[in-house]
Amino acid sequence: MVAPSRLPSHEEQSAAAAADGSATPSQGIPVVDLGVLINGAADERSRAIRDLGRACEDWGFFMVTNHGVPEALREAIMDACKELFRLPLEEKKEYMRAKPMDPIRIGTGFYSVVDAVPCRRDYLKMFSHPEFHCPEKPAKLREIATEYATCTRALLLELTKAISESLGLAGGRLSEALNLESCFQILVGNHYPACSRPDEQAMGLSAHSDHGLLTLLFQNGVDGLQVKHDGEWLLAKPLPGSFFVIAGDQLEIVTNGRYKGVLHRAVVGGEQSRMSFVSLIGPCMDTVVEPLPEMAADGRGLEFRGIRYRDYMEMQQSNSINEKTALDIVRVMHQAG
Ligand SMILES: O=C(O)CCC(=O)C(=O)O
Ligand SMILES: [Fe+2]
Repeated sequence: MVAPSRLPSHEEQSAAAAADGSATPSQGIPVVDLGVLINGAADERSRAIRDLGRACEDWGFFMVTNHGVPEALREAIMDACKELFRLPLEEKKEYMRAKPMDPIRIGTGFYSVVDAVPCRRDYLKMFSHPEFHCPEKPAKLREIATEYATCTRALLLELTKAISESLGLAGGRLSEALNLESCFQILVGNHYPACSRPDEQAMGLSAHSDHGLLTLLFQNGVDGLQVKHDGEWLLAKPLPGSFFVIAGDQLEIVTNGRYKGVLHRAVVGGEQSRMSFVSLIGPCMDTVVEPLPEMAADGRGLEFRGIRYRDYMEMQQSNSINEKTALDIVRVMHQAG
């Protein structure tokens, strides 16, 4: 996908300038080739697992290529989502009253009831696993979303297996600890309206980390996702056809802080409207997530206490969005000395 030309915001310009120093076209963002992880020769595969581990440890963010999700399916889900946003308000009203833990929710901002700063985002959120939920209209949405959810869930579970191996654990270890056979999955469509006279304060979505384990994201060819890396905001530009993968809070908890949920945000300010589509997996909602004992074996002690994923998600989704403060609720404060 080629990004259409448009007016960048000042923030995007400075982020792009900050990124200029790096050598690769993807500003140094790590790239994970799923084809190698699944079918690579042993030595190639172990190198890819090592690189994946480094990507999780140093960035909490990477791109995945050769992922097997057809481009036509990505276009179809984006189109269906666009159609939903265009429906008359009357058709969406029922879902606009929904609360954070309701399975279908349409809204603006993060959670407009509590938003401290306005965010210029419209969203559709639908829980897709273990139970699949979907608005009735547009009619084509159900079939497309079912296929998209299945396909991206398989991809995210495959990545989780490789991430487990990158920690020196068995491929199934994370899945077993988090009961991923009944993993939670949510699909989110985001729309950021065009804005030709950018207000310096306006954010599409303020800085946050995601509540789940892993988030898969692609966009409509318009950039706007920024990730914080080494203390700098960096505008993420995808390789054509790739997905972004964002490490979430549950990965940070279960790895005892070795892999971190990455801080990210969406900026607005261009003449093109932007859309992104998210597929996120988390532990089984009833699982109490806590650091794996193997991850605290170095005598470092536990960085987090256990929390039921459902309670964590509800707390994170019901409060105003504020960087990584949600994670502080479960952080263990070690005594100095
Ligand atoms: O639209 C984007 O690029 C970011 C969306 C996001 O962070 C989210 O939905 O959690
Ligand atoms: Fe996010």
